[in-house]
Amino acid sequence: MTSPNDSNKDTNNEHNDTDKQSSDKQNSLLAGIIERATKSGLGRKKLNPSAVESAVAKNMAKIHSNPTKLRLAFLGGGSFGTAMANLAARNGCDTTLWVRNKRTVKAMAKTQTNKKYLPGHKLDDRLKYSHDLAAAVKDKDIIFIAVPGLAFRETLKNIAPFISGQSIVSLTKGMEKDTFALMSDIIKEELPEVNFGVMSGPNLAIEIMKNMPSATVIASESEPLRHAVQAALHSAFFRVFASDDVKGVELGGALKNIYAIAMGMAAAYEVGENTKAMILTRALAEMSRFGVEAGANPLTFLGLSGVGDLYATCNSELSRNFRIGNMLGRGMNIDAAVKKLGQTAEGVNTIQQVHEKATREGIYMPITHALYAVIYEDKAALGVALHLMEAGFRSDVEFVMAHDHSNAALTAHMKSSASKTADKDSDKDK
Ligand SMILES: NC(=O)C1=CN([C@@H]2O[C@H](COP(=O)(O)OP(=O)(O)OC[C@H]3O[C@@H](n4cnc5c(N)ncnc54)[C@H](OP(=O)(O)O)[C@@H]3O)[C@@H](O)[C@H]2O)C=CC1
Ligand SMILES: O=C(CO)COP(=O)(O)O
Repeated sequence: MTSPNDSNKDTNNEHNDTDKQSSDKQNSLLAGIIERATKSGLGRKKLNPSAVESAVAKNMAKIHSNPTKLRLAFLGGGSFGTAMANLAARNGCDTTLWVRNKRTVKAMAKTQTNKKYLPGHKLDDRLKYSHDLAAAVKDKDIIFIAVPGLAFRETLKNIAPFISGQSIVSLTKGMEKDTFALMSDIIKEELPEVNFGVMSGPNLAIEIMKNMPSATVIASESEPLRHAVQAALHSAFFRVFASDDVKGVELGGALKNIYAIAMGMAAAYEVGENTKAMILTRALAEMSRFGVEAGANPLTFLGLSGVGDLYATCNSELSRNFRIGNMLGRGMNIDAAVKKLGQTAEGVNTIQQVHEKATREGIYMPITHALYAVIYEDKAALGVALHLMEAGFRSDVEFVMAHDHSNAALTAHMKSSASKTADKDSDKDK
């Protein structure tokens, strides 16, 4: 017979097992980094992996000043995967960029440029290219994935047989079709044992290639992984901040694409600065509201991956999502706009996913619903926008004053004034 204490013991044991598994995972990453640092002469003596927690603090400083000991793979040879791989190679990390097209790999290795996605930008000559997925991911410390959201699960399935102790970092800012899964959800489903993180921020790839100072956020529950990513990518032109709110950071990157489309459309209508500011801040309100429902910390949306990325993509023609919105605003339909763009614009799928989820779960997302109505239900943009302006009295920042609180009082007040006016009118008629 089991006593309540026994069941507590079981629960504690389960917790202990989970804690142990997660600390084992972290230790294996750290042990790998430390081992190579030691072998290369960076460390004076071989460290004991089990004493890793204190040792890593010392070694991370060395890896910061010499990150060459990190072995990295970047999967996806589009503009962002290439830009990030280039940063890591320039920092001296042993970096391989995996691209699915064999001819593209050959051309990139020969010309050291990504002619299709980043024409005219010379890549670091230490960057290696591969078409062989197994060779690209085996024996790496960290695998960064920068394929479109719709290809993310397939990519994980393809690398699964070659995963041993590597960590995975998603650079993808999308959502899976129909499942509403974020990339971290897919990682947990497909590779439940791996140590993982997500990276997101205002990171227009072309600006990064031009060495325009930029910053991003690495979010992970694993402190060593956060440090390793900071060490790999940090440079004079690129700062990497850290967070442990994986959901919040990831949702910031995915949701802002919706509003970049809205802002691209607004720009086509030549709206004023007040209007742009209104869309941007109400977008932020929607994002954080949706984030909280998904378990994120609303304050994360005030950071680089929230308001930072929202600002960058909503104000720039370099953003592909902004460009899609702009084409829609100029009268093109969505299929024609996507075809003309010829690159990834995650927002096109994200609008559908978020519209459906918010409708199903009763989350108030008026801009997303309005955009959905214009793009997929063929509603006139101007009418939809004017309708948005009639959406009633709401609180500015609902985490400061709740909507229900303000609305309940207002609705009661308005109902009572309306009925008093109606009574007066009917008295007059008598
Ligand atoms: N570009 C940017 O400024 C930023 C982009 N991101 C995010 O990074 C992710 C990737 O975007 P980005 O690099 O811009 O996209 P691009 O459109 O520039 O490139 C997409 C890349 O993914 C490859 N690809 C497509 N499908 C598959 C597949 N099934 N298997 C393997 N590779 C595939 C494409 O190969 P092929 O050429 O053969 O089709 C191409 O190399 C997106 O989620 C985006 O939101 C994040 C921050 C900034
Ligand atoms: O996410 C981005 C910049 O942070 C890139 O935005 P687009 O995908 O709209 O080009």
